[in-house]
Amino acid sequence: MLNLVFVTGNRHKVSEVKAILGDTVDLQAVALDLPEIQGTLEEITLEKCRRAAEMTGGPVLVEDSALEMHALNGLPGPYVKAFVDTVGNKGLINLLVPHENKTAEAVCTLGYSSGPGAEPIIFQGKLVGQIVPARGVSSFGWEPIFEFDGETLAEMSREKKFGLSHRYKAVVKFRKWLEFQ
Ligand SMILES: O=c1[nH]c(=O)c2ncn([C@@H]3O[C@H](COP(=O)(O)OP(=O)(O)OP(=O)(O)O)[C@@H](O)[C@H]3O)c2[nH]1
Ligand SMILES: [Mg+2]
Repeated sequence: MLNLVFVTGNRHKVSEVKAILGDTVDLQAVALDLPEIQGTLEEITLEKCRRAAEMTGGPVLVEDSALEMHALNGLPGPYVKAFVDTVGNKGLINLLVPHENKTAEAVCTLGYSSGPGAEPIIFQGKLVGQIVPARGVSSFGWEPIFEFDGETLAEMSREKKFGLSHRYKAVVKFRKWLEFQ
């Protein structure tokens, strides 16, 4: 079984990735907030992954999550964490007040590297939904304001979210790729 270190400062990501990977991988989490450059989703994840491989010396997984509002041409994108931490979900909703189009996509960009010096490989998953007034209780980012198929991510059972999320779609691509290694 592959031993893999998941470097992330976010415990919610760890539970979700562990649930999706199941026992196909021995996943150990290292709680570190890696520096994040400005750039495309791929560039940010590649750099996080290179850094994580150098720090741990072995096979690593990292991810970066973005929230792209269609009416804002993709903003706040990878900078969504700064919005959650400063103006909160209410502030995110307010960005869309002047716009009729409330659609947004959650994007998970996952990076895997077999070790220091090995160029990371990227796997991406997307979930298109609507930004709505908060419903449901969750301490994970923007879950209460992201609605998919009539439910916000905060209202959904964990099993349901873990089976349809942007992260699920990225991790499944990674799991399939692993099968052929
Ligand atoms: O409602 C949510 N459902 C999700 O599925 C989800 N995934 C990420 N996020 C939030 O979006 C920002 C991403 O920033 P981010 O990718 O840099 O994450 P992070 O800094 O927390 O961890 P990491 O970078 O150490 O891995 C952070 O505010 C996360 O809390 C989510 N919110
Ligand atoms: Mg981060």
